[in-house]
Amino acid sequence: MTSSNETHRSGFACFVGRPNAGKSTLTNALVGSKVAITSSKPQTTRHAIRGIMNRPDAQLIIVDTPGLHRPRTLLGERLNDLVYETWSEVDVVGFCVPADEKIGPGDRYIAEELAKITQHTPVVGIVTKADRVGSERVAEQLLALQELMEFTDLVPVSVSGDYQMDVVSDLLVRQLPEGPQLYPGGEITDEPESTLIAELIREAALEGVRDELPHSLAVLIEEMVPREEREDILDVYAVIYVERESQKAIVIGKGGQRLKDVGTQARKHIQALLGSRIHLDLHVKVAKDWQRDPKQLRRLGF
Ligand SMILES: Nc1nc2c(ncn2[C@@H]2O[C@H](COP(=O)(O)OP(=O)(O)OP(=O)(O)O)[C@@H](O)[C@H]2O)c(=O)[nH]1
Repeated sequence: MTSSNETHRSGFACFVGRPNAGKSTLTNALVGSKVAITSSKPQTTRHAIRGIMNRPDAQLIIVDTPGLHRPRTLLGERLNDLVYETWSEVDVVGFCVPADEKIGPGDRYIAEELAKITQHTPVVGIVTKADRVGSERVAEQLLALQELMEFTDLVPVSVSGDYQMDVVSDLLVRQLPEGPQLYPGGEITDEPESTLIAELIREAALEGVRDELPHSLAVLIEEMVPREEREDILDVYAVIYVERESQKAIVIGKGGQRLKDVGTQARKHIQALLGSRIHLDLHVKVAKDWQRDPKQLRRLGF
């Protein structure tokens, strides 16, 4: 490989792929710090959170998009718009397909949409979770992926197996234009803290409720203020919005125990993020059909 030490590249990348394809995990591993929210449950990443990978020869700003899906509600449409917008803005797209799941209609749908919108954006085909299967299956998956659309490169990778991470990084960097660092070295995300905090609360609130709620839950940070006379404590006031009374009961749990656990879990993660003590004031409110109401969507940050 030829590389000139004088050349510095910088630009934007995003990963696409069906829910659970390993996009957030790959982003976090490349960036080296947990900025996007990962979860074993699909579709937890809603906001475009940028993580920044810094190398001596390049700066890659990774935009984490929500999963693309056939829109059924206004929220679904907004999420998809966000995805298209992101695709047209980045320098390179990484299309992730897990090695241990057959390529299906979901992947084909993404490939079709991608082909429409990113005529001039290079797409790298990435087979994720390579550690979960044998090398033969990985090869098969690479071949199947190749059938979907035009890729600039194809590569298998495993984050947990620390396999080919450098190669993925190189293939993405290669597509960036020459240029200086766009963000100062230390910064890893330019999302406002309140967005990250809301995401952490949402993640905690989703834990353990399986498939019941994912799309019916939104979190709004109403206020974050240092406590009077105790500046080392930050008071965070947040509301978890659900669509129906029945969902409210699920989130709160018997005798309020579940909500208490959610609070404890979220507080732990928020304190780790901010590096300071917080008091979390959590409420659950019903906002009827918030996913279909433009006014409510705006208020909740969509
Ligand atoms: N064994 C193995 N598991 C992985 C690897 N990468 C990701 N996973 C797991 O796959 C699951 C999904 O990963 P995520 O990174 O959350 O997937 P995602 O594509 O961001 O999912 P959404 O946010 O729902 O779109 C998680 O349980 C990860 O721990 C890998 O390289 N090897």
